Amino acid sequence: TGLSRPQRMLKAVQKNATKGDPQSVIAAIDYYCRHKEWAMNVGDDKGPILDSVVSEVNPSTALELGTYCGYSTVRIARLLSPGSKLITVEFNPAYAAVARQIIAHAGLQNKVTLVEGGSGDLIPKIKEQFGITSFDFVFLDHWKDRYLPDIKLLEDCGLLKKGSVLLADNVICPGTPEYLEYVRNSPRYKSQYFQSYLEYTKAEDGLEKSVFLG
Ligand SMILES: Nc1ncnc2c1ncn2[C@@H]1O[C@H](/C=C/CNC(=O)c2cc([N+](=O)[O-])cc(O)c2O)[C@@H](O)[C@H]1O
Ligand SMILES: [Mg+2]
Repeated sequence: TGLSRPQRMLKAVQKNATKGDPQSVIAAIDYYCRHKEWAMNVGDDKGPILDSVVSEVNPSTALELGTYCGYSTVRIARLLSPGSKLITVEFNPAYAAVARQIIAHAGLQNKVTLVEGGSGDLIPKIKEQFGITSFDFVFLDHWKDRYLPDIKLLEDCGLLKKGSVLLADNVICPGTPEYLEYVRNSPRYKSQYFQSYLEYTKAEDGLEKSVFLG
């Protein structure tokens, strides 16, 4: 059919999920990726851990690095209080196009700003472009070798404040060794590992929650 995997995922959402119902969008993607085609969404094993951290932080400002198809964007945005904002960054235009439609199907487009571009280019511009002084919550799920440089960039740009929470996907599989070493050994972070499973599989993976101490 010439459709890409993200486009096939989008069709599954449009066919099986109720417009304006984020939970049905999440369920439709999880069903598709578990039974039809695997895809690198944070998924329904790690997803509840993401939900619990977002609910605990209840962020006014949130940042996601690596939108992909928007699955975790929907998971995060559905939990945000009125007036809160999620900025999500994606440099692949084809993925961004699918994500916009999935976010819209969930009815969450007013809570989400999807920025097309590289995190390294965007982060230094966030203050001036969005008037955001710091992020309460950051979800890292992009290329794994970008986690460490990007949080150092967030620190250098003054976008983290005492209590800011970082949550990183895939710290075991595919793995982010340099990032883990840094957040677990830096005096500037209090880090905690949440063991789970790689999406839609029985392999181990987990999320690392790191609180910035200022
Ligand atoms: N610097 C940057 N700025 C903006 N967007 C960027 C970016 N770097 C990557 N991206 C985007 O973020 C996504 C990459 C995710 C890598 N995840 C993965 O490679 C991954 C792999 C497995 N796996 O192999 O099992 C499981 C997982 O949960 C995974 O997240 C893609 O949509 C890519 O376009
Ligand atoms: Mg991931």
